[in-house]
Amino acid sequence: MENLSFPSDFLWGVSTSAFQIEGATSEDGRGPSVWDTFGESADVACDHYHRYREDVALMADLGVGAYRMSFAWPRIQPDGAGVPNPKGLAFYDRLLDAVCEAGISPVATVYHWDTPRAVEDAGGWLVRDTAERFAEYAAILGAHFADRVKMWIPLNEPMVTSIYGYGIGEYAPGEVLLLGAVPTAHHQNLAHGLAVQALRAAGARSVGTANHHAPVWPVTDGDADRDAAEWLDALLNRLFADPVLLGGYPEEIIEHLPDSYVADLPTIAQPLDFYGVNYYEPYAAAAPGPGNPLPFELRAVEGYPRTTNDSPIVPGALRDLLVGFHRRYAGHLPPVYITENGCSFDGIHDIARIKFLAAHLIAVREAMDAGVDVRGYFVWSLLDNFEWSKGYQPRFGLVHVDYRTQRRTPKDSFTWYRKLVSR
Ligand SMILES: O=C(O)[C@H](O)[C@@H](O)[C@H](O)[C@H](O)CO
Repeated sequence: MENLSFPSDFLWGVSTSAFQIEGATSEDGRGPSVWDTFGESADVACDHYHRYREDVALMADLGVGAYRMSFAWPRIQPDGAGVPNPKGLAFYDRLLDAVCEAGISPVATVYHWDTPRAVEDAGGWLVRDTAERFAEYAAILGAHFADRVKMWIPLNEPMVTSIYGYGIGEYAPGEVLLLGAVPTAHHQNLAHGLAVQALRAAGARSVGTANHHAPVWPVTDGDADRDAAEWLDALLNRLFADPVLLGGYPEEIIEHLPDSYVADLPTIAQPLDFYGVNYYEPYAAAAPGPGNPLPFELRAVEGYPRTTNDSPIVPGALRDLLVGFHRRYAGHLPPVYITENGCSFDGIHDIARIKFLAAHLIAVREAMDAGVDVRGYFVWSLLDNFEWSKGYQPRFGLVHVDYRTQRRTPKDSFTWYRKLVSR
């Protein structure tokens, strides 16, 4: 690492999300979300709602230049519509003021999966109206916080919401629609475009994305497996990047989309100030077996060391992903930020996490040497937190959280990252 250098204006940050750390799920007028009633409870989580000053002090000690957080839609609009909840706005006033006072730039995600229950009951991302309601919500945030937020991200990883939430039911709302989930991708893409317009109208200084991307490898070089991998790549990556960056949908997907969607493409393809990439691991695909309704079969990536969350550790795939984007979206790709990268490992003396982060930063540097304009990197996550359907077992934090006492303990990776960002 010693000889690894990044530009002096490279933006170093950490990321979290509201539902995974805040707790206080029924305090100060917050309404229920789809995740409040799905899987393990996050009613307390890291109790960040009450301990945010302590967490901001940890970030100040870490020396990062930016903090990526998310607003909780049900805290701002308990039913997902109408006038904002003043106590919800007041919490984020307190949080963002503390972050700014610490000399850290807020990077704000408008939506990180905590859809208000009422919006989901009205159809959620399966219906177009949710995109309109989302734009209203984004306008409220822009009007109230554009003076303090440095960079805005309308939606966190729409791919995960579509595939894990509506496609295979592993995440809230738990629908198993397989390819029937494709409309949720379009409505989120539309929500992205409408929110970019609303945020700019409210004076937002910089707007981008935080899309989950991963190379997709065929399990063999055979044509059938390669076709399957192309299909999965279309679903995971191009379904979300192409309309935003190129203004069109991947050919594999178009036959699954009603013609009316085409009219929305100009709204979706809003010019962006940055393109945020969340990277964790590559995927693998094989030709579908008999009876499989999908044009691919998801396979585990074998032959690599793994995290405690059973993710294969493949730093080179991040370099290849970024260089691939640089080629595919040449002339359309704004500056890139790694808005999330991290891993789950146990213990305070987390050497494995230091090695993971160092190897992925080397991959980012290699991509930059290959011409990719990467301007910043955000570790997932500042704190151990609620890892969705896996609950509290996976630990992704630079800071250990004792969920019984809420004691925060910086790990060795915290000390390592502090040294790196101070250079
Ligand atoms: O990328 C995601 O899935 C989300 O943005 C985070 O909320 C996760 O907690 C993190 O990635 C670890 O899996």
